[in-house]
Amino acid sequence: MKIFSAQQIYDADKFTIEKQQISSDVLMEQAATKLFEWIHARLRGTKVQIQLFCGIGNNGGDGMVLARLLHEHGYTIKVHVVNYSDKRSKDFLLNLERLKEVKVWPDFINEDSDLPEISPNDIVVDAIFGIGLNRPPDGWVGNLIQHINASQAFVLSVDVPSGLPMDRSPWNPVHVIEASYVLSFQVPKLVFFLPETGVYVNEWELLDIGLDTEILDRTDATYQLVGRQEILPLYRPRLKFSHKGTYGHSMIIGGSYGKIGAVQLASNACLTTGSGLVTVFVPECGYQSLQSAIPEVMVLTDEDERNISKITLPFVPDVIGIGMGIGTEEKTAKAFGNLLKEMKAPMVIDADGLNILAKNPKMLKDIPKNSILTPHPKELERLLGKWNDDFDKLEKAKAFALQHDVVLVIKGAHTIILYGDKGFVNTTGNPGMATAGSGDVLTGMITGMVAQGYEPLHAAIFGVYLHGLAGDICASQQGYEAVKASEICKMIGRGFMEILSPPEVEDREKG
Ligand SMILES: NC(=O)C1=CN([C@@H]2O[C@H](COP(=O)(O)OP(=O)(O)OC[C@H]3O[C@@H](n4cnc5c(N)ncnc54)[C@H](OP(=O)(O)O)[C@@H]3O)[C@@H](O)[C@H]2O)[C@H](O)CC1
Ligand SMILES: [K+]
Repeated sequence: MKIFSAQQIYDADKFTIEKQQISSDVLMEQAATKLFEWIHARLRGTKVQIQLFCGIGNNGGDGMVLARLLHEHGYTIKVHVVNYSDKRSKDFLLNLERLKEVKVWPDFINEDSDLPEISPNDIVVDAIFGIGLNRPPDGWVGNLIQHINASQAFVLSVDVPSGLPMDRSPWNPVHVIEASYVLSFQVPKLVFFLPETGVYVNEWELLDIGLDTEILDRTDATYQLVGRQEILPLYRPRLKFSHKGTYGHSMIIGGSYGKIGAVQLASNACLTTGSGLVTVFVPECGYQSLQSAIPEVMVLTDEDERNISKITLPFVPDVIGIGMGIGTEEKTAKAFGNLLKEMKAPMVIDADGLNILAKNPKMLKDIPKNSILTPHPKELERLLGKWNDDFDKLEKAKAFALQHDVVLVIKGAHTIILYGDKGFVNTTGNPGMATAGSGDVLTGMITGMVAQGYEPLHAAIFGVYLHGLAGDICASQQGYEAVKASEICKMIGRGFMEILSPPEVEDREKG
């Protein structure tokens, strides 16, 4: 699903109004009716007080229409206009009048007003600012936002949490609504998925407000949200007349004394994801444990007992996954550097492999084209240097991926895969997966997908989705805390099955 910028949303708005020959207030009515229907379906007339805080632009206009619809259906409401500017929008004014016509009189909150009382049992509708926010809210508006956040009431934000800009981090982190739920119009917004801004969005859901499908289809979005719909077409079915050679020979290189488990997890995941053959290359000390832990995996060893010091490959693997538990010793870095020069096929590079690259930037030019790098935020910072905010991070990361012709997988609550000038935002996974070895499993999985012939970008997108899904299945069975990397690995098969035939009620794309 495409993620639009604010400008693209305004363009789609304008196009819809012109093509469907409707006036803008009709579109607003449509949007707010969807809001009302959502609320009404859940509350069914419950006698709870709903306090609506409405700005003076179109986000506030949506709030005005919603207030009228709630009033007409017998709900107890209080409407506050947050009077932060004299530049009231046309459709806000129109709907303010319509609200008065049904005898609802909003109170106007200005700089000098007392803050209204909000009970924890109230429902707050937040329609102060939408996607039009373009500068810091005034101090008094920020205070009102803090007051709402402190109320403990359920806060339902219209379109976006007020105070959250669409293209940067907030100016003041406490002057943003902490939404319990966001009902967002038509398309997801990138800020919902980034660590600094996603924290204001507890849960979100999209409402189809009827923007014209022609413009939605033809708009080229930089970022896409990846759900099952996007994953299914990438799947490469196993063929009846195939053999293990059809699905590639992967090589997993890593480990050092005390960190052989990382290689075990990665190679097991690689195999479980479907790689035809898997050979690992580890320091001598890893031989026994690997041979006895995973009989399906072949083991080659370095001449060094404790660290990788010289990588010699008796065959040319289809893909190499490298870096887990490998350490950053000089001899290891040198062996890795030589391998980079030798290999033509894409590699999947993780953990200390990335740290070695960060310490030796000259090696970057030797990374085989289309390789996949899987940094967590700290490793990414070592590669890119510091960034100002999440948006700056994405720009720097995109430039890095373009410059080195690699697929960059930025791991996080919503892992983002960057390639060329495009980004893919993952929707699966859960906090239980922040656990030792989870990244090793991912590296093995992506390696296994490349081995089977998935293009590197597709291998990364699919692998990340499947990894999150396997983790979600684990968490649904035993809770977040007990999720372990080896358990994620065990659920890879179930993950595939869920992608191919989903459970009846599917809501994985919700926040
Ligand atoms: N297609 C859709 O998705 C539809 C969305 N709708 C709703 O419309 C809003 C966007 O409405 P808009 O009027 O453009 O913007 P806001 O309501 O967010 O803000 C109103 C104006 O406030 C000014 N502004 C910006 N920042 C500040 C600030 N910090 N302090 C004071 N004022 C500020 C700005 O105007 P300026 O000219 O002063 O810069 C804003 O324009 C969208 O989110 C949806 O809720 C439609 O209802 C239906 C279609
Ligand atoms: K809002």
